Amino acid sequence: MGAGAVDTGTIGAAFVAKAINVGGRNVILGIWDTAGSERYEAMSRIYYRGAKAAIVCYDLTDRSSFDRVKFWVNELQNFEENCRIYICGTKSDLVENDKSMRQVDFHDVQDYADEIKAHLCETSSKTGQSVDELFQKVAEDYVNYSDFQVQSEPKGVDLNSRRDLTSYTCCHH
Ligand SMILES: Nc1nc2c(ncn2[C@@H]2O[C@H](COP(=O)(O)OP(=O)(O)OP(=O)(O)O)[C@@H](O)[C@H]2O)c(=O)[nH]1
Repeated sequence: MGAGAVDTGTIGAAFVAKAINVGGRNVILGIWDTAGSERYEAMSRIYYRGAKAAIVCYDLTDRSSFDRVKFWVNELQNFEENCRIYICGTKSDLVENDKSMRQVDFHDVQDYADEIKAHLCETSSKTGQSVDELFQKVAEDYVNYSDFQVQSEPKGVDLNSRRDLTSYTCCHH
């Protein structure tokens, strides 16, 4: 955000594509950063529909933000059963510098993450701590566990193949 800009929070969503190497294979993650506010709940649903993974973030220095995590996790469990969930505590730089700033206990969240079978991490956008590791994990899980495998995609039609040509011209008059 530029100097003097007014922070209105995310409205709608922002998109970025990120290439990640998993065992020599290039995986392109399409990442939608959706608004955290429940005000935009219906709109956010449009963006995460069909998602294979969701990183649900909360602010380690704000207890109420963790309560909202539960709201979004319920949403995902109800509407996106094939979506893997990652729970992410943000602003880890602040709690590392001053432990009294921490409002959400790591072990409490770990218990919750275990319960819902989610991966948990704590990151900092400011220092970059654990951010790359988290996206790497998302990409690796996608490759290793996803039921959608690129190799199992149906092959395209080979227009030079006689067999294919025959089958695709048989209905012509
Ligand atoms: N110290 C510190 N501040 C951060 C960090 N991440 C975000 N902030 C600050 O927190 C405020 C909110 O950051 P945003 O990235 O807009 O938060 P958000 O969760 O994306 O907000 P919504 O999209 O509206 O839900 C800004 O003032 C950021 O500078 C972090 O890792 N460390």
